[in-house]
Amino acid sequence: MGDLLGVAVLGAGHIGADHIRRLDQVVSGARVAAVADPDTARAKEAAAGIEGVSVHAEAEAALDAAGVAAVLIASPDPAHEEALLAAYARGLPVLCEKPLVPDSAGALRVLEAEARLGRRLTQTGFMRRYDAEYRQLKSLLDSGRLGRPLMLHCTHRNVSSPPGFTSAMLVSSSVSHEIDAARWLLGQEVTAVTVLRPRSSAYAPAGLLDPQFVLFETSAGTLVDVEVFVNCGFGYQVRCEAVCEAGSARIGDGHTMVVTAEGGAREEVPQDYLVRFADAYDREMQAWVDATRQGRVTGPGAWDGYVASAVAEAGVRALESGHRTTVELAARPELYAGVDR
Ligand SMILES: NC(=O)c1ccc[n+]([C@@H]2O[C@H](COP(=O)([O-])OP(=O)(O)OC[C@H]3O[C@@H](n4cnc5c(N)ncnc54)[C@H](O)[C@@H]3O)[C@@H](O)[C@H]2O)c1
Ligand SMILES: O[C@H]1[C@H](O)[C@@H](O)[C@H](O)[C@@H](O)[C@H]1O
Repeated sequence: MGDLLGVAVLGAGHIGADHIRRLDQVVSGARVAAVADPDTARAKEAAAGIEGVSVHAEAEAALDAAGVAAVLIASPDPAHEEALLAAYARGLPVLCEKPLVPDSAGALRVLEAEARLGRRLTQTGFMRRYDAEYRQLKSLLDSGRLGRPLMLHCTHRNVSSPPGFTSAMLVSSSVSHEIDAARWLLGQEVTAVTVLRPRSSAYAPAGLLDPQFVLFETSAGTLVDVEVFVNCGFGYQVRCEAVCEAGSARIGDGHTMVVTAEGGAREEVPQDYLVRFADAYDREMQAWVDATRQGRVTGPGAWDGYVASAVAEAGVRALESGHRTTVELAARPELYAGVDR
């Protein structure tokens, strides 16, 4: 047990419990050393049967627990900043679920705290970078075989939104994935955002602006459109089509099963991100554990988390104002020069 990376998991909710199972049963080189959740019954349930784990109501108690050498943050978005700063104060490496911090001022405080430490400690949980289909698309775009990308058409649908999900969160939480994926796939920054509001679905909770149509402009003049619809009712669908000068490429239909029965064929649609992106979460976590054990940080970092929050914030302003909104980014600290692709 001594050789394994001892991880404190903060938040044992929907994804936290799945990550605890993943660390315990799927990933090699790590163990769950502590779990914190103010709902201690939930924490105990998620930690049940794991040898040597301690359970806490307070995040900081878990960070200080015996055997903890790294932190996985899976608490609600607004709790991330405090948890990240507490991890940095202890010099602990972190895998933080997206969004790093939902507001850009908070994300910048985190970025500056890490820059003051003078070493990178954070991997941000943009797991699409570890998805086989996304990686295939990136390799194709990087190869130049299709010429320059002109447009990305993206679809992001959830069966239903969790309680408390707001109109702003369609952009700040859900579309944060497309923001990071577009930056990563294209190697370009997002410079402006426009959000259009089709009429809302009668099946969305009252007052929720759902669906939304988000349009990003990039530094090289590529357009990225995203249909985000978090109460579509029928399935979890994430698709991306890159339209380039010499061809197009589409991903997002590779995780389906076609069932033929009773004289017809039926294509099954995953109902949840835990199913659609299961492989990506596994690879993301294994990459984090491997890098952390070697004293390194790889994958999307705090800078990527900050940029996604700044772009999303411009998106929320665009949603509220109805106007095209430009993205303002802070200067990139030296610590993050050329490290995030
Ligand atoms: N990468 C992805 O695809 C993905 C998927 C789902 C969720 N997420 C992110 O993961 C995070 C958790 O989402 P979820 O759906 O599991 O939420 P959830 O509401 O199901 O679970 C959150 C848990 O955190 C606990 N909690 C509240 N405050 C806490 C604190 N200060 N410290 C520790 N625990 C605390 C809650 O009691 C709850 O059990 C969010 O940031 C969300 O955006 C990412
Ligand atoms: O927190 C979740 C998660 O990030 C999912 O990947 C996304 O599809 C949902 O819209 C979001 O609410």
